[in-house]
Amino acid sequence: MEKLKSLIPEDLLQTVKSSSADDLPSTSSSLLRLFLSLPQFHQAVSELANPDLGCCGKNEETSLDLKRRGNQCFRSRNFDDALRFYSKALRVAPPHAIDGDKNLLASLFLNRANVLHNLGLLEESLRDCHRALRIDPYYAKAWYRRGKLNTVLGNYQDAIRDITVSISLESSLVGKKQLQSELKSIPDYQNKQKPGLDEHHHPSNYDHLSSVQSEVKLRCVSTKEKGRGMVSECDIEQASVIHVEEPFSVVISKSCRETHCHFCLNELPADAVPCPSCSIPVYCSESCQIQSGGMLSRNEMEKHHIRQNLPDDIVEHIRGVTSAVVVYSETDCVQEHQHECQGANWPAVLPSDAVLAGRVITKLINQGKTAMDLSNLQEILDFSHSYSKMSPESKLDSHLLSIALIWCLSKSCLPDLLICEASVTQTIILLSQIKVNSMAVVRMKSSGDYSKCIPSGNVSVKEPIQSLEQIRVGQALYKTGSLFNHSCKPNIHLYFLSRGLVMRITEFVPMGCPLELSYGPEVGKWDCKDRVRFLQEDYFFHCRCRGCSQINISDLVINGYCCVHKSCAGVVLDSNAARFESKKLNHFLAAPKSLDHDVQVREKVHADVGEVASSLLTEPRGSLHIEPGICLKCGSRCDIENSHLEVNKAWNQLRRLEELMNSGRANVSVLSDCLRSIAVLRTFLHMYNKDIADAEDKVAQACYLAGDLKGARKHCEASIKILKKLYEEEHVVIGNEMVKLASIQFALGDSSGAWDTTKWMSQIFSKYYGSHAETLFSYLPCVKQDKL
Ligand SMILES: C[S@@+](CC[C@H](N)C(=O)[O-])C[C@H]1O[C@@H](n2cnc3c(N)ncnc32)[C@H](O)[C@@H]1O
Repeated sequence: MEKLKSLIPEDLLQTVKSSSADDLPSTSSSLLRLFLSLPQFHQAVSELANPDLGCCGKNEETSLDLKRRGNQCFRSRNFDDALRFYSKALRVAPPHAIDGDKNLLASLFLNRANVLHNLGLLEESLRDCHRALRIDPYYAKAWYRRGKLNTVLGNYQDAIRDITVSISLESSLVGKKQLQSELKSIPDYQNKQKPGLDEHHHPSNYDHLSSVQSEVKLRCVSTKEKGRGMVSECDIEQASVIHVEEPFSVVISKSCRETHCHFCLNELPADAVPCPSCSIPVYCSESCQIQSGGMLSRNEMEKHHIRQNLPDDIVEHIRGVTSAVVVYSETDCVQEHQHECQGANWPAVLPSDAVLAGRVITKLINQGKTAMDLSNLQEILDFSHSYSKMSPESKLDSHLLSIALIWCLSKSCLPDLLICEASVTQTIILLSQIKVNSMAVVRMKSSGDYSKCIPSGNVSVKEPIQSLEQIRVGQALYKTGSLFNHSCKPNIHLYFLSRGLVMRITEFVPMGCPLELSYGPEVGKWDCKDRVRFLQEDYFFHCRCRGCSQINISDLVINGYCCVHKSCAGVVLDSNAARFESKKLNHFLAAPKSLDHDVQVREKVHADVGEVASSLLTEPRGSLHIEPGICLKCGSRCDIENSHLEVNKAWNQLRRLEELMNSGRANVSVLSDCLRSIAVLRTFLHMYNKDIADAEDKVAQACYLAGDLKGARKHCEASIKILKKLYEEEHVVIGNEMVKLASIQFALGDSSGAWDTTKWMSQIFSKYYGSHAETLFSYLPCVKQDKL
């Protein structure tokens, strides 16, 4: 990209960087003309679009090498590494490659099944046997292994059938004899057989949204300040689901490519399946693999001719394992990866925004909805965008990306797509729509294992503390979901079931009220000036939501310093925060006075704000100026510069200690250093400053690792106390932190405290996730309270 940018003449560069949406036809055509005449451009894009130069194709040699390494690990009983090598080998194995007299893929699936069996992952192992048999239904060893697994799993009838087939296929007499004795050792519990996995069953982690319904009617309205937005058509009760939606298009985060299913975005099981046509995606099941595209054709699957000399019942079983594939090949698939899986580099190399744009374009072209020059793309998609407000550098990047993407699509999978001014212009707009309308798909991941903390008291402190962490697994476009505007104090909580979006109301919402979610920065998480800056830079609007236009304790204290008088609860702001809060306060006081304005002021301003900033509230109206370095409650002066310096030193110390903890080198002296740093923070910062909450959290972790569970509990509680001031008492962030507290309490043997915490947690999670808490946090005891 940088090399190509350097080839653009200065005047064109400036025109592109300062372009508005109306200028796009002219800037796109000038840049396209220039690039098409440059050999450097052709070289760069052919590296992206030419499968022969790509690294995403299958590679037999690499696969065989990985298989050999897997075999070595297996022989030395290093099953974890063997699993890793076989899984890698599966990803790059070409579908028709042969190793010895066996199909390479089939033998790799069987080898992995062996490893999984040894690791005790029986269902996963069984599934890999199915896969080996689907590729090669005459694979005697795979029938045998499946028979063994079915025996262990108590599926005796299936086991008898599998071993019987393996006997028919076994050529040596000695082998047949051995198998016959295996067969005899299977207990024949015909009537007690557990239901086994049939060949047509391809279990998937994919949560379909069809079972989640919303009864609530919403309406899209147009507003002057925010464009379109959603409002309720009736009163809505707290915790109601107001919207569910499958995505229009999704792409997995690059950082999750190895750990999550490229279709449903759930965590990969040990028996993940690769894309059959390229080496990039991996899926949790065949179902996801097929829905994503990239599937062997029906003809390839039907190539197995039934051998003549086999008994009828054996032939029937063999037909059984292959027919399952045909059932799946007939499903109605989204196939959003299909066009990418031809070995070219671009889907792996271009940024996620561009890959998502490629998926949108291909989907619409395949559905016959858009013209080959994409001229009606904007009309069809109807997403808002703010191209003209983007930074000069982003405008230039989106021009380059669009030209590269159109080129790659037309050269690799959409030969009829026109490389012209219109297609480039529309793709630039599409990228700017993706910027403000796409959503990060996230998951809450747990570290540590709750089950190890229960029953109370017997935890090993070597177990990591239980905590929840949010990870961004993908990026998606939802057509209706993108119509919801932002608020820093949202009334919607949004979460994901697989790729599906679910929105739930967190407070009672009267009819006609705007329904708004947070685009990221929420009150409590960031201070007001950072929120405003982020929304301006990333979403191109100035936020005037209730969180940004009303005084709230969180914004005053989140970065505040404490008063020099220890008995005073007042807050001292630095110059940045003081300027920002003054502006906000004056804006608030100058707002047109409604009948209940004074009541509103009193009601909205939390009692605690009075505690930390009473002087603000005694000012009747008119202009207010918050002076930096002066306590808002008692007016005492504080040396902010010195406080800042001391706080920085304490944080540097805490970061070093965190590194020690992360590398497993925490000890008692680390702990006492942590406590000293916290004491420094508490000397200079306001008692509700977010930094103290973060530091308390780290100290809780250090105490836990050092075996000081009482200390861990105390510091975790201190962190939660601050979070309750910054957010609201029942905010989901508090629930997340309580997971940690409960796990410490369990470890400490404080079961009554632990159950109180889990009850509280459960109340919070049911407000935010309803019955889905059970699916999403199945490892938490709070979601299974009836079993306590
Ligand atoms: C995901 S879209 C929301 C729907 C959009 N209003 C529409 O008309 O399609 C995001 C864009 O909506 C606008 N927006 C969202 N929340 C806003 C708010 N609180 N104030 C002003 N504009 C807002 C901004 O232009 C932002 O880039």
